[in-house]
Amino acid sequence: MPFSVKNISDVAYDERRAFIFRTLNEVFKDFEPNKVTEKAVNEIDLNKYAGVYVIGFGKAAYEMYLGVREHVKRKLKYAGIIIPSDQEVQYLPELDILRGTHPLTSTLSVTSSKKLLSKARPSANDLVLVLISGGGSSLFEIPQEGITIDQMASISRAMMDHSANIYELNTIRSALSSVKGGKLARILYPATIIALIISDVPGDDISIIASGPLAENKLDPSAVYAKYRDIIPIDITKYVENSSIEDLYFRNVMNRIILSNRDFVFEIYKRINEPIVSFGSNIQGDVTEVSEAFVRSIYEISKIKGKSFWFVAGGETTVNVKGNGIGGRNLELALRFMKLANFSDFLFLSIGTDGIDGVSPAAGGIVSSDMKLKISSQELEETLDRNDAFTLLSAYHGAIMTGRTGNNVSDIMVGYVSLR
Ligand SMILES: O=C(O)[C@H](O)CO
Repeated sequence: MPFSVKNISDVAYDERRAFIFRTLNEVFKDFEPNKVTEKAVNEIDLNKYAGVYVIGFGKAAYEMYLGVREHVKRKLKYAGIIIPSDQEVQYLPELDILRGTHPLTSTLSVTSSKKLLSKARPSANDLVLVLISGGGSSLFEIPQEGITIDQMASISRAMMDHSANIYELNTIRSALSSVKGGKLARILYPATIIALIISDVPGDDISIIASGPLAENKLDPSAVYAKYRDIIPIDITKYVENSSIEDLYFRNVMNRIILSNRDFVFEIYKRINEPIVSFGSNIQGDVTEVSEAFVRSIYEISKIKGKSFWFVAGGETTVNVKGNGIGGRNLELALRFMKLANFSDFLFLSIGTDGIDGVSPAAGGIVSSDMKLKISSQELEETLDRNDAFTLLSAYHGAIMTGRTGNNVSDIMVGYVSLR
């Protein structure tokens, strides 16, 4: 499932746009999850273990499994992954391909998680390879006793719609879960556990990626709860108490991040062989504030540089959804950037590396100065009020359609600006 833009002739209608899509293609190719996972697993000496279990969950779990398949073959006792219900993959005889739902968890995710754990029963001499990628929070879930999966889903929905960031959201998810925030380590104890992780979280915190199945959350759930009390309809105190895990269970656990947003940002930075500025991988915050910050900083930098330049960034924004249009944070960021940008010549692209942006069928959006001339400010404002960026951008060569990419390191933004 490699990265490819299905409507490339629609969105890449001039040389600068074509160049940026060519660059993205190359970077996605270099960082295909099967390649990075294969490299990491080849460093693990399996002779030390009686047998190997592979379990995985997340949007990149299938591709990650392809990377370990050859290396673990001769020692494999069980392999099972949980992936999104609509992800198309090929049948592999030895692999249990289980399904879950994303971004909201459901009984399907619970049934699959129980099945996965009923098969993964390692002994002390075994190795469990855990393939973790974003999406894992909702795909792999068994709530603590007393909480229903529907309650978990509706709390997540409410927090997302109130612009909770991923640290806040996953702190609450961990507290309510019986498999997150390190609790999986207790379940798999005393086997050796090596987690290979593709991070889609700004700051790459292993207790936040997929809600940290093998790492204890260090944030204070009570503080997050206090902030969102009005929209969390249950008292989480007793679940927080059940969430603390003894150090003993982490003794044989190694969490290793093998790919993250910063790899993508750095690689794009290196490949654009023209003046370029990197804003790093830590872009976070409400999409309105982030678009303002981008435009303001770019304006300041261009005053210093005095010439055209590219810029690249990564991270994850949030949208305070009020309308019921078709949109996503990347499409909306692109549109808001276009609204504010008064540069004589600009291009701006923002995509989710998993290929899915919010409730839209697009991966994200691309906007440019020529496009801005064709769209009235009234149309733009009304679209933003409805959170309907996909509808507008798809009418103006601005919706990037890739389908699922099989990768997931959160969002990437790339742009070009000239003041002259
Ligand atoms: O699954 C999740 O929690 C998010 O994708 C962050 O990893």
